[in-house]
Amino acid sequence: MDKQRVFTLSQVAEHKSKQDCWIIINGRVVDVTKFLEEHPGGEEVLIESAGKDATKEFQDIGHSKAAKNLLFKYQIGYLQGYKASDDSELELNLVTDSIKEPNKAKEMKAYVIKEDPKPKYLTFVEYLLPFLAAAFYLYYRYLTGALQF
Ligand code: HEM
Repeated sequence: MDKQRVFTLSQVAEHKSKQDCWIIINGRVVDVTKFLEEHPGGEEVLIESAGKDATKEFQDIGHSKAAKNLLFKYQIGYLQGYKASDDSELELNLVTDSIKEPNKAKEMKAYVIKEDPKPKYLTFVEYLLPFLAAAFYLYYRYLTGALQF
């Protein structure tokens, strides 16, 4: 199904049974009907939240990144008035960005690959520092008389 569909709160509220269970997490409408039996936290908690916004409950449990990823698997749309910035609160950004803007994610990857992997200060450490060390050593030897030009 098209994940970009927009639902109103009352539309979501109609899907509140075990056979048809939608919940809202961070402005995302998620159809968890097929996930009820799989949910490690049990189906009861999901059914209790059916047709409602369960963002707070979802957040309070401290669901893992894997659980957050599952949201997108079961997402069927957005709640009317949803703002993409809302995701930052639930730290969904990392997982959502590639889904919301797949092209941008690709660009980012390409950008990272093209980037010079060596930080600038490495050039200094790698080349200039050994040179300076050698110069100081020779100068020291010269001062102590061990080296004569
Ligand atoms: C679509 C929404 C949800 C998904 C995809 C989901 C997914 C998961 C997953 C994968 C776990 C295993 C632990 C982890 O990876 O974090 C889990 C555990 C759990 N979830 Fe959910 N969950 C959802 C919604 C909820 C809601 C709304 C509640 C509460 C009202 C809830 C309560 C719990 C509890 C109590 C556990 C067990 C935590 C534990 O054993 O420490 N979940 N959930």
